[in-house]
Amino acid sequence: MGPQGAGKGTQAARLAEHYGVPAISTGDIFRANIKGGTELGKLVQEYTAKGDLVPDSVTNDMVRDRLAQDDVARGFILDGYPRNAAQVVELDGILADLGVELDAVLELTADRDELLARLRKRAEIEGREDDTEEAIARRLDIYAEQTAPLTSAYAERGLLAQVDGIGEIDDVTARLVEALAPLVG
Ligand SMILES: Nc1ncnc2c1ncn2[C@@H]1O[C@H](COP(=O)(O)OP(=O)(O)O)[C@@H](O)[C@H]1O
Repeated sequence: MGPQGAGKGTQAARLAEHYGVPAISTGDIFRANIKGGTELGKLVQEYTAKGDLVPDSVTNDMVRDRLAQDDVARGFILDGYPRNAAQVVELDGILADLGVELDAVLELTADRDELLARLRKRAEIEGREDDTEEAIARRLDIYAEQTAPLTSAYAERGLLAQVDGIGEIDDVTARLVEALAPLVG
């Protein structure tokens, strides 16, 4: 977990390589579907472009389907899910049905000025449709209102590790691996 620009996608990919498990990014799956012009892509485009959350029914079904695939048998990293309280409940249900438990929840932290600077840079480089000033502000607000509060529930379950997302990419990865060590065994 972590606000937009904290480095979740970058670090999820690196952790996936480190542990030899897939990184599953809901945002990447939506973007691939939008690019490919699929039915799912057409359905979600109006939400993602504005920085709004895609309706839970759509997102939850997609995650359930993805976690039913064979490559998650040795573990997986979720990036961008869960993002609200209802998705936390849904994820618990999906995992219970699969007979697996969450090992850890990582929260990447960064202050708002740093996030905005990174997102503006990303907008120039990647030209993501949802990296307009309005959509960025909207996503940061939704994160603060709906997603950030979820971390305390995971902290109460003893699953949360908070990691400073500021610094060199390699240094942040090393911090994450260190924070995960006692949790993933
Ligand atoms: N768990 C989710 N629930 C609802 N919508 C989601 C979820 N994950 C991603 N999305 C949609 O995809 C968009 C892009 O997500 P993501 O790639 O994680 O980018 P960012 O972290 O910069 O917002 C979000 O703004 C939202 O519309």
